Amino acid sequence: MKNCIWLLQKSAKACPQRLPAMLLVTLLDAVNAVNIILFYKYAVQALYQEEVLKQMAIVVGIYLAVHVIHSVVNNYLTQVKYPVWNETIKQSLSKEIYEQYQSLSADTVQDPKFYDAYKKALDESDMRTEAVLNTIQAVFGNLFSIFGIIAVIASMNWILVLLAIIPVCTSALVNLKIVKMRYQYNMSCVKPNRMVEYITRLFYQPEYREEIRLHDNALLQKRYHDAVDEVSSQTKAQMPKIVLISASGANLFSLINYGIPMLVLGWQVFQGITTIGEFSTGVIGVSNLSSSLFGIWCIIPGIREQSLYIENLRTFLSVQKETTGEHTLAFGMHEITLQDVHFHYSANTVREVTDGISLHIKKGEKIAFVGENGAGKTTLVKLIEGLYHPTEGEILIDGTPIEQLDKQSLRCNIATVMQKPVHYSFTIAENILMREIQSDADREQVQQVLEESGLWDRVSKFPKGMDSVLGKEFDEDGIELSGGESQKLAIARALYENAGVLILDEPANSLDPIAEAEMYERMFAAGKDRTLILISHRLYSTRKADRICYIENGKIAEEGTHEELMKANGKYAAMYHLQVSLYAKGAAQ
Ligand SMILES: Nc1ncnc2c1ncn2[C@@H]1O[C@H](COP(=O)(O)OP(=O)(O)OP(=O)(O)O)[C@@H](O)[C@H]1O
Repeated sequence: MKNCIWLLQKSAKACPQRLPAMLLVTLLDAVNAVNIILFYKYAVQALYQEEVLKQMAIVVGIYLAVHVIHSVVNNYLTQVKYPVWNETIKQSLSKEIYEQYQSLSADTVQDPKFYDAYKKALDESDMRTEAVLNTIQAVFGNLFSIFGIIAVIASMNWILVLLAIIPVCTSALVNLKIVKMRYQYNMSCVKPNRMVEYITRLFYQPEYREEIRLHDNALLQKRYHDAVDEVSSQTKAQMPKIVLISASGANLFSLINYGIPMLVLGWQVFQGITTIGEFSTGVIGVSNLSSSLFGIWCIIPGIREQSLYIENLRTFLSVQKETTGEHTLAFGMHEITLQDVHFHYSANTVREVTDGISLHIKKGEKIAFVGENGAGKTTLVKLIEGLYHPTEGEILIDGTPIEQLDKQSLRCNIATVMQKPVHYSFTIAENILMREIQSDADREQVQQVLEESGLWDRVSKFPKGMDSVLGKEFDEDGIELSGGESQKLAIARALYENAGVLILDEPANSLDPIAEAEMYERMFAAGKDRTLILISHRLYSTRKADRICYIENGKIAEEGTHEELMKANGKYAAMYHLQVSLYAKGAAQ
């Protein structure tokens, strides 16, 4: 109940009209329920009056008037207004979920349990609000009807009230069992259904589509079929029991609900104690009363069921947010200091990914991190970005520990081009601005960063230029970018952010050597007023950096300018010579 009240409060806040309207609907439903059973009683009584037609016209007139008011008002509210209001409430909840998602730490987000919680929470916000509101409406509707009907039939014979209670008790017990079984069934299907959705999604995601076609996708198919089989076997194991118990309960209910009142009232008519009008009212009244009572009984476990689902949503929303500091970072260039930084991912506590790194990056410095795969270069920039926090040691930006910085201002001040840039099925301009174009100045800025990233020549030739949509998912004329173009677009987005620190994590891994050389030229030019951190495997490209850090096993093994490192003739020099000779060999072949 606590959970339902929580959701009702959220609904009332998002859409204040929804709850009063719900009360009005339930009140009118109850009035209409009483109207129906009284109609039978007074219609039959009218047949025995002197002015039959006049009496009948009055009875029918009152019945119809109530019926029409109920029908018009309730249909208008439930069919026209409810869908709009429900959508408002759902949107407000989804917004809260997405905001919560954004505020969680990178560690939380990569936890598989988190995905289950996130998926369940999204499902809940989509369908549960409406279900809870319907439940509450049903509670009030049934309560109002129960009071009205009891007032009518108890005045005829109080035993009728008892007759309505017996079938309800038996069915309520059955229903309690079914709700629990159904919840267990739904929960057992969450994980396999998530796998099915995941694999289905892969088949239409551009970066996976080609990969899947070109390679053996037997594993994907196996995982997909395993998950579908898992859902089927849960269905086979649990559904027959649920259906059997449910059907038996429903039949028993009908038998007791209609059979016994008919026998009792029929016998009373035969004895002359009850009139035919009261017989009709009694049978319909008992049946409606037990339906309303049963409705309430169903709702009690229903509220329990709702409560279990809402608990998922509350659990997700209560996951601890990533802490953020108070200190706002001003726009401009920044210096970054790492003091004996140790870090390991929570998934692998054995391996230190950064193992006591100390480093000072000066304002406007162009620094490159190089080294073998898995050395810890990307992790190092993720620590600087504040996505993860050192397990020991400290990172300071302009002298302030990163934990004391306001997360939003930190992220606005650091623009990153990831190893695998992602783009959205929106226009090219929107992919750069991350909002819709609002003015000509926006267009000019988009064009400028596209020129700086080297993509403008290509974009300007598209029929719709920067308004071309990426991908064919929503536009059959959509543009498919090559890997290198995609990286250039990501660079344009990062340049547009105009942050004081620009991080490029292997920005050239999809570029040909000429494009790569051009790109680095552009980056050093665009980054002249920025602190620039580069990660690259191609040492030829990073040699113009002010400083190069050769990272090995989470430590800075060598550090200096290209010339200094070459002179030292260590690991960097060995790797550089190897790359040059391989490149020369490749060119000769
Ligand atoms: N999210 C994560 N959870 C657990 N371990 C991770 C995670 N990300 C990276 N690692 C591990 O941390 C180590 C360092 O990875 P990182 O991506 O920082 O290396 P890198 O030097 O950038 O490698 P590459 O040159 O191949 O991109 C690797 O062993 C990797 O498996």
